Amino acid sequence: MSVIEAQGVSLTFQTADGPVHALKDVDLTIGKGEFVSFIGPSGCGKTTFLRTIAALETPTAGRIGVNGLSADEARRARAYGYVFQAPGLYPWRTISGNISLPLEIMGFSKTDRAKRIARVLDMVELSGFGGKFPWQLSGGMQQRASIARALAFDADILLMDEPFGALDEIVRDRLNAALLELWAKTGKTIGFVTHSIPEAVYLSTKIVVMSPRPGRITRIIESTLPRERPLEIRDTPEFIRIAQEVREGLREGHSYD
Ligand SMILES: Nc1ncnc2c1ncn2[C@@H]1O[C@H](COP(=O)(O)OP(=O)(O)OP(=O)(O)O)[C@@H](O)[C@H]1O
Repeated sequence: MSVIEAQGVSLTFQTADGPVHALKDVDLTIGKGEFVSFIGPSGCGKTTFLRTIAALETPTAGRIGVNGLSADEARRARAYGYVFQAPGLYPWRTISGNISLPLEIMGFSKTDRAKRIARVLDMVELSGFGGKFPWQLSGGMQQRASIARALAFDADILLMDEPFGALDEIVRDRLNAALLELWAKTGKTIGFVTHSIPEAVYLSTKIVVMSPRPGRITRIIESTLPRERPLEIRDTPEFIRIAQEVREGLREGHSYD
């Protein structure tokens, strides 16, 4: 069953230096429960595409369907949780207070909010940190708090824009494993932007390779790895083969420049 369907999506930004073709003729189907990574060089339209799915940008041509609705209708139906590159937590609110904010805006009752906050803090292994302020937490913990905030209203689709890009490799490994666990537990559909080939291969059921000027999809790789993935899977021949395929896709895209 398809959850996200992009057909002929193009987006051109008009800038002082002329038009920027951030996306050109992007076609993509994402099925329920898939983990889809977007990878490609800077400026190939990864963030723009994720934002277009979430109706934070409007395509200049083509259409995006989400659960049979338009992207904008889906946004109003709260179909998405969105995790930005930087945690973006309000420093004057505690971690619980930050997670609570969208729930307050959406009108959840105080009791319901408390229940949801406890549940998502547990999911990202931050139980006991709800009363702390963001600056009292490490970068990795802040990023987990921002994931908790995106999970709190329990949307079926989670869109994550390079959430672990600023973290060191050990923390990133831990969070990658935790994210896979959460995905297995919740069955959510995940769209994930990354610059890292190993991260894309480790996490995804489908890897979308993109290329710039104009931003477009050059290759879609269906992963043959099992859904259960210990970190050691990264040393297997199958993992290395898929990583090579991604690298080839990236190289292919560059040859158009
Ligand atoms: N609001 C905007 N106005 C004008 N140009 C924009 C805007 N947003 C993005 N762009 C341009 O569109 C292109 C695609 O940008 P986008 O941020 O989607 O790329 P990206 O693949 O996510 O890059 P990165 O990996 O560096 O985050 C770039 O050339 C960028 O400069």
